[in-house]
Amino acid sequence: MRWINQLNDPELLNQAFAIGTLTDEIVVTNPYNHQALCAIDNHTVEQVNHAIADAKVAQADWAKLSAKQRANILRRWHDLVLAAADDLATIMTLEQGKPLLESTGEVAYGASFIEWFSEEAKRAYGRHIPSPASDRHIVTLKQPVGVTAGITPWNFPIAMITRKAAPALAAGCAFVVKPAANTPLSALALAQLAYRAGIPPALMPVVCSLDAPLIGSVFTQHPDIRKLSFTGSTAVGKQLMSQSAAQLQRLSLELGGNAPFVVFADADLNAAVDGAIASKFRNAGQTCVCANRFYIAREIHDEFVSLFVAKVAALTVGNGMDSAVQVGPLIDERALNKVNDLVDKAIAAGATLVCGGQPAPAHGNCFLPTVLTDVTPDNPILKQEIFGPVAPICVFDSEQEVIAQCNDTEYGLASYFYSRDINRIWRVAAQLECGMVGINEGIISTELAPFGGVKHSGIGREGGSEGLDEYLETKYLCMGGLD
Ligand SMILES: NC(=O)c1ccc[n+]([C@@H]2O[C@H](COP(=O)([O-])OP(=O)(O)OC[C@H]3O[C@@H](n4cnc5c(N)ncnc54)[C@H](O)[C@@H]3O)[C@@H](O)[C@H]2O)c1
Ligand SMILES: O=C[C@H](O)CS(=O)(=O)O
Repeated sequence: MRWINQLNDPELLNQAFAIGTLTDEIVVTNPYNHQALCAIDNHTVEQVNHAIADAKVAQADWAKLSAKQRANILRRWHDLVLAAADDLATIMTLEQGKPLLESTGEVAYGASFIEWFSEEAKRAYGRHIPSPASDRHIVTLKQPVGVTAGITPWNFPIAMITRKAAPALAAGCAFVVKPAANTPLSALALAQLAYRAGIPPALMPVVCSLDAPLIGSVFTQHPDIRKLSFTGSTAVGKQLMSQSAAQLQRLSLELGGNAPFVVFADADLNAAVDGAIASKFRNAGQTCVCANRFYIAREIHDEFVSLFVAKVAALTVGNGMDSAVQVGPLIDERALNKVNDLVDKAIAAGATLVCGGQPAPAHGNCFLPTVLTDVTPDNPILKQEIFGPVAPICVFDSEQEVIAQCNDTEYGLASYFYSRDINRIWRVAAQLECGMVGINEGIISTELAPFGGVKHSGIGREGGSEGLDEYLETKYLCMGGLD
């Protein structure tokens, strides 16, 4: 707990306790060395139901504010988040593991959604539709959905909350959020800043629980929760979608990915290598839009592998609190063992290990950045989300062959390809079955653009102008009886 007192603003974590202080608690640990950081309340169903009831009351008042009043409060929240960036980054690296530089980047990325939707709040436009008859007017209103709920993952503990909370609050909704039990501290600190900005605590409560399925059941069965926004694995997303049918809730599902990264022979090779490194090893490969499988044109395969491996082997692995570290730990031992198992199975299926391939002996829960070549289309590692610093490389001969391989997956979140042929760029981008395409870019996420996928990668979009509509209902008014 001493580390909390070393923060610039220890009050950000006024809901954290010394381990063993609470009767029923969640112990938050550092994924790098498994050291216990602090304890927080493990909320009960009764507490969650009270939070939803209070949110319903708060939402009625919040929706009465003008869009501009809500926008001003969101702007204040944004400013407070940026002012607390150092503390928020420290908290994130300690509980999630990502390098401090990445945590600092995520704080800014998360804040950008608050800024964006503080502006979009004022653009929830209805329409005045040309009437079919002179005795009536036809208009539409945009109104808030009401009380909404969010369930978020551990890999982006701030941005995955603000990407939901900001549009929800901008639209006039309440937002009850359950963060992952691995990373609740970022959520609690973020909420503390929201309350300081003027967002009523009852409007955006953070519910923390070790029993995620139970909270999911409460959220999906509750008649006052009119929308659920989930970010996480496809398996859980499907389960929640099924559960939510009982209340016919609005849904946003941001799920798993299996992003192909294609380098055509006409690509800028150095740019492609840099983009591949950025996309693959961000957050130690634990992002839904990481390049998950690489397809390199045969003509340039050996040169690409040589340049890529040289950079991979030079990546520094270790404790995210060390400013020199580029690849931090995986979230827990289960994740480390899963990645290790995926690599072993890929090699057993014929892949060649070029570098890495095992946990980093001197660094806790880290896995060495790994490159596999001679990966054939039937290799099991291509069929699932690796969620680790492992780059399986395949070779291809034709454009149609590689597009077919890119699309040969149940997922459809992000895809990437490098080419300098403008005709090929438009041809390939149109044929890829996914929600987002990086063309000569390895990092594409921004608050300005709609983020989301197709097929088993989810439903709906977050960010962009589309993001606000997820929290609005459209009401049609027919005003008749006019002269
Ligand atoms: N598409 C996106 O924007 C996006 C972003 C981040 C992560 N993800 C995906 O999330 C996965 C990794 O994150 P994760 O391990 O936290 O996923 P996860 O599905 O295990 O957990 C996500 C959240 O759901 C909760 N949860 C788990 N089981 C639940 C259940 N039965 N009912 C209700 N809630 C439940 C967890 O506590 C957590 O808060 C990967 O598949 C990744 O691709 C997708
Ligand atoms: O992992 C999932 C996140 O949505 C990735 S990003 O931060 O939005 O690129």
